[in-house]
Amino acid sequence: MITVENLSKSFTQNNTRVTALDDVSLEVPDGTVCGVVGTSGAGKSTLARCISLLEKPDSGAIRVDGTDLAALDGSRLRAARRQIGVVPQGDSLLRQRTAAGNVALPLESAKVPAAQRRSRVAELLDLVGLSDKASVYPDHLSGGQRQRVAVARALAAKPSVLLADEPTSALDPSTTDSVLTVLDRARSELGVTVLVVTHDMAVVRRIADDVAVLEEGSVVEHGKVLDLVSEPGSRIGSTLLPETDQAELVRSPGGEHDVTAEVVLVGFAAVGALLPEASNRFGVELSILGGGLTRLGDTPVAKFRIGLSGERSESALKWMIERDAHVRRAPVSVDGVAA
Ligand SMILES: Nc1ncnc2c1ncn2[C@@H]1O[C@H](COP(=O)(O)OP(=O)(O)OP(=O)(O)O)[C@@H](O)[C@H]1O
Repeated sequence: MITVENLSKSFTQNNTRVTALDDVSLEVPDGTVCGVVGTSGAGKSTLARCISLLEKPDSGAIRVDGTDLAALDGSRLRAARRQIGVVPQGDSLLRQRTAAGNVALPLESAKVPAAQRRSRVAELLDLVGLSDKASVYPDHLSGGQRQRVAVARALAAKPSVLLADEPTSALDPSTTDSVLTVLDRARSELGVTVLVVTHDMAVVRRIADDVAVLEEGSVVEHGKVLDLVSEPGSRIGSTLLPETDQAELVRSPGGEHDVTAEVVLVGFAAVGALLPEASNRFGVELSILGGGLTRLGDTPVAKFRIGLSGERSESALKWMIERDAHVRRAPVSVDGVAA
């Protein structure tokens, strides 16, 4: 578990004080993935660097599995550092070492005996799907393969926490997927707690349980991804959902539907069955006017703009709401009054 409490950090640059983090608090539960998103300069990397002890915060506490890292020094600090695996931003492999040689580095520093080292490196390369690239040098690996080696290296000392700073920033979508699969395996197979700094919503959609949004050094939104997409006021929630055309949500006079609404459906049961069942049960005609499907982790999530026609349209919509369909905007009744 990573716990960040009231963390602040500022820098002085050309006699100007820049507040990179301003009273940031955040919790990442054991064995979960938290995505930290935000625009450039929001403080994401500073947060990751503080947690990985590369940067000293001005104030606040960082606890990993309950231990306050800021209060440690000497051998206890070195031991705590081993609990934190880091995948740095950019290309971080040593060019003169093979993939296996790079993964072995932290094990050499920790003076792990050679035989044990070899089997651990083989295990890690297998985890990241690169067993056949053990003796290949970074220049002969693709960008995605290099990042997977960097993840294997970060996991070498069996850390409980993994920090990845923009792990997919220079990669195309298909390569991105292979790196995300590896981060997801670190969580699901090794139980590692993962904090991933990213500007890429695909990363959040694909692997994050939780998401925190940083803006000018402060956390402006934080929560479970599946909860945030259901919250009408959540900006990050709507960014993660498929687009619908808001302009046509309100029923136009003489329009062809009795009720139009925007619905968010979460989970297999809701996405697969709710709309046709509502239509059948209430004898209403239901049309999909816009929107689409996405996946958040393994969970299908849909956002549709729907039009309902028939006497019992309002009842059908109410029935869907009772079954956890999240209606984003109140339907407008025939006389234009919000229902
Ligand atoms: N070592 C430093 N010296 C001076 N200012 C710094 C330093 N590191 C970060 N900053 C400043 O702190 C603020 C936050 O930077 P940070 O790199 O954490 O943001 P970020 O969200 O990671 O941005 P990006 O997505 O562009 O990497 C910025 O204004 C940045 O210029």
